[in-house]
Amino acid sequence: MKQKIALITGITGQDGAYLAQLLLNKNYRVIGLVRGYNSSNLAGLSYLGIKEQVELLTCDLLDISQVFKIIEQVEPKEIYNLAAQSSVSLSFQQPIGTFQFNTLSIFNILEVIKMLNKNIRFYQASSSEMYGKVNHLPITEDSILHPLSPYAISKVAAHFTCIHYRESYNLHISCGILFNHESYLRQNTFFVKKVIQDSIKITKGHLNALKVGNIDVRRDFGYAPKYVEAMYLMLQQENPSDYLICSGQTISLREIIYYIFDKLNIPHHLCQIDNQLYRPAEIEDMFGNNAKAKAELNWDYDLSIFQTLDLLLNEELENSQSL
Ligand SMILES: C[C@H]1O[C@H](OP(=O)(O)OP(=O)(O)OC[C@H]2O[C@@H](n3cnc4c(=O)[nH]c(N)nc43)[C@H](O)[C@@H]2O)[C@@H](O)[C@@H](O)C1=O
Repeated sequence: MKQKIALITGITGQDGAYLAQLLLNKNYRVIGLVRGYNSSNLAGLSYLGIKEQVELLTCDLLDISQVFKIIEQVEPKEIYNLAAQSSVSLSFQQPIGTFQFNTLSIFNILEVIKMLNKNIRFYQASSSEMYGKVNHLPITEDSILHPLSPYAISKVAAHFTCIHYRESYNLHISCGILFNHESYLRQNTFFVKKVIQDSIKITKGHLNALKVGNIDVRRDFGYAPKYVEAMYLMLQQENPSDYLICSGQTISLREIIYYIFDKLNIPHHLCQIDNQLYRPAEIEDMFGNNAKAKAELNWDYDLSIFQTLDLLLNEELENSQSL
């Protein structure tokens, strides 16, 4: 049987690396698109021991001629679109660049799929941030969208672009609406990774305190290596659809900090609020209902947020000699 080919945009990010590992284990030929090569952006693939097994190609997703050439040449069966400006915080400083990249890249890929091969299956990384100003919990696939950041606005536009191409051209496009999901490979600019890494630095005497922004909000956190399984499952379904991928639980950010501090015997007063880290707008509380993904995809997820934090803390401690 011919080996299946998957193309992953954003392969050097947290989700890209774990998804590449999963697909390699399923005997796919995995081709990743990168903007450019440098050793630091390949760190996640190296950490998972798959740097030599994936094939990397450079591509500017804003240039449709490059996208066309690559898809024509690679002939993928599945495309996983994980490339994005994914920082909500940065999007307040760079709204135009965020919107431009996160929306035009989708149009370019979907136009090429429409022109070249309508049988290619496409996965889009949508985000729980799209729901923003929540008026009813838990969030379901039918909840009203009310984005609260340029990032979230770009993700809403991209999400509806996908729905438009699916409905108008009968393409196999599924959107995974992922809530916050973490792993060892998360960049340290994101909250949970920062809390764990900085807490370990405090125990080693390398940092005096943990400085954070608004920690009185609540979020639904999950474990990224399990979330990428749902992406794969979506593209194996006969019919495409959109799915919430979440743990179904909520926790305040303050609780996360104190849980990690208590594990490492750090006094709570070493958590300090820095007003500079507040965002212009913030989601107060958010958690989702993952029943559709569990029922239709047979996605199995039963980790509590505390089990996830334990996994993350242990892996960080094992790798913390260099901190
Ligand atoms: C679903 C969604 O998930 C991620 O976006 P995010 O939620 O912005 O992720 P984060 O880890 O930066 O913030 C989580 C929360 O933590 C608060 N917070 C407080 N103090 C600090 C702080 O010091 N640093 C950071 N980064 N956050 C802080 C911050 O204000 C926010 O309420 C991306 O994957 C995104 O692509 C995506 O789609």
